[in-house]
Amino acid sequence: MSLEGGNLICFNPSCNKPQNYDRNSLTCQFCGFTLLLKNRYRAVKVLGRGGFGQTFLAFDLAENSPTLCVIKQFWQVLDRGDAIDKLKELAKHPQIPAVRESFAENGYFYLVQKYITGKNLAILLGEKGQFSAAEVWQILENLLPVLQFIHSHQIIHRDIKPENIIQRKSLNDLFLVDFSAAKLVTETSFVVPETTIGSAEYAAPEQVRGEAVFSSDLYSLGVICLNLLTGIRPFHLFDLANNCWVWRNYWLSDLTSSVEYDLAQILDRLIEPSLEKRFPSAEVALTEMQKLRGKKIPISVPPPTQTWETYATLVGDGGIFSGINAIALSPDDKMLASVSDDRTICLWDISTIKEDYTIKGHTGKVKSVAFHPHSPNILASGSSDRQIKLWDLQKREEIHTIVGHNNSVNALAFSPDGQIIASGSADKTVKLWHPETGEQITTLSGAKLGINAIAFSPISPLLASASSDRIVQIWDLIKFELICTLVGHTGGVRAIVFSPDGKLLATGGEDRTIRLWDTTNWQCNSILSGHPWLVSALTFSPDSQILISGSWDKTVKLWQVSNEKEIAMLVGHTDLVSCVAIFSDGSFIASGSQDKTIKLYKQN
Ligand SMILES: Nc1ncnc2c1ncn2[C@@H]1O[C@H](COP(=O)(O)OP(=O)(O)OP(=O)(O)O)[C@@H](O)[C@H]1O
Repeated sequence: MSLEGGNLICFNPSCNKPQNYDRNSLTCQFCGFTLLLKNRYRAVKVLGRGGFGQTFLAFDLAENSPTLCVIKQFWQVLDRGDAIDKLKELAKHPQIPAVRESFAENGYFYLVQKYITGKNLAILLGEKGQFSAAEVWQILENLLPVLQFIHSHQIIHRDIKPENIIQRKSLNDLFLVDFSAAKLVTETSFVVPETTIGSAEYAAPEQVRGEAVFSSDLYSLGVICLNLLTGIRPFHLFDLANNCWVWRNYWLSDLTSSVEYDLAQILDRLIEPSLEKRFPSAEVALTEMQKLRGKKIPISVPPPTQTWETYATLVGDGGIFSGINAIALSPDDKMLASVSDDRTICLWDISTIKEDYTIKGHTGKVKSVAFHPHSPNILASGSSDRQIKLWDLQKREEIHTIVGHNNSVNALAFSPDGQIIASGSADKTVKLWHPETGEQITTLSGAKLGINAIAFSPISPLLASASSDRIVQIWDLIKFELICTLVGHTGGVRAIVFSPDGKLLATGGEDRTIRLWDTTNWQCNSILSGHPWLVSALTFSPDSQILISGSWDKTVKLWQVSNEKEIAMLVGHTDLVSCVAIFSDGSFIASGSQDKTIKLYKQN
């Protein structure tokens, strides 16, 4: 969906003609109510309307490239900061959408959440028809732990229905949305008034009486499963006259397969109208499922928010006279090299956290630096003097100078085997060289503007280059030809890195976003937004689970790759962050800044 393609929706719940065709208008053509919230949100679709208010699909224009989000508008202005804090706490779970912000405007209360791209279970049922027993078992395995998590936070969801469960990529990747009807058990209401009790078809008998308990959510989940297995609405699966479920009459199964037999047993205990006979908790239901199948059910837990603190700030004895442009760690983590506009390369001894020595030789700003992956004594540097220099750090002398670029050498990288050195330049080309001889292997041309960053794949003969023309190019290093062009960034691309397992490529840039690309099909899997300013640097943790980003907003952020959630922010720099690096055991993160310092952070 694009902002250009659709109409704008009026935020006034009483507006009779909410569709607006003038996409530049700030107010509704019919009722005059605002079409722009907080100067950044434009609604493009109504996703739902319930007892508490409306839910909109919206674009957030504050990001340079508008990103989709979900905005819930509550009829009344809520003064429940503690409820929002609780929602934020829940949203740390990988299967619950992140809460971006909440605010009051024009007499309504708004909650902005991350938009989960996928299809809800009601849509999936309509599209594909009845689910198999194995698929429903998978859904239970995936969702019961989420219920266990929210219940452990003393919250009852109270509106578990197919529309509120979104499948992202597979039935192993489900999200639970819409906590508007949720209730904190110790209090009378959570977000909306107590009278809101969720959807009658899926609600447990005690919930209908206004006495919801934790296992009321289990009941609703069980009823969803009946609906998915039979394709029939829950009302028709219950015999009111005899007060019992008759779902088995509609299930086209003779219980021959063991999974069907086991599933039926579990479902019967989930949808039990009597509280005494129903599973008392998600944990008990999961234990029973594990017993029946004889296998442990993996449970996803929220990534713990990490706290990193500044361990050391590296400031040169003789002083670094300009901001840091790039840093590199030696393969043994013993040395850190930094380069700056003052034309020098500084070598820092990590054991003493002191500047060891400075190398001079470039006649321009030093823009890029890389260690040989297997020889800690060989370093390459690239400069605005258009030269690449290779240095022998043991002898502290230059090995040779490589010339060939017509403009600044902005990026340097060694291939994983150390046999090739690649350079990316403001002259719009990437060049490959033999490090030992300095001979040029080839030139990869195609970018329309200067190259800002390059990265070798750790597992395949591929090189990725990022340029100011907003595109990323993937090069085959056997045939030296372009394999594909990744389009999506709406500003110049400044940073690029492959995950150490080679499965992902991360790119970041002037549009303030980070994109994660699947290296098997080169599709953009996710967009991470959170930096309010240009993303200048990226690196992955050694286990590929965490992405580290540096930004002109002066911060470094850590992102959990599996659920795209920000898990830490490292602060302290007083000017823009230009580069980041992580030690090979993941113990320290380093960042270089235009504030002329390098910071080392250690996890608490
Ligand atoms: N974060 C989200 N990402 C993607 N889709 C969402 C998200 N939140 C809600 N939705 C979709 O929008 C639909 C409507 O949202 P929601 O259920 O919150 O509003 P409603 O229908 O107005 O409320 P209620 O169901 O409580 O009456 C949901 O059923 C779900 O499919």
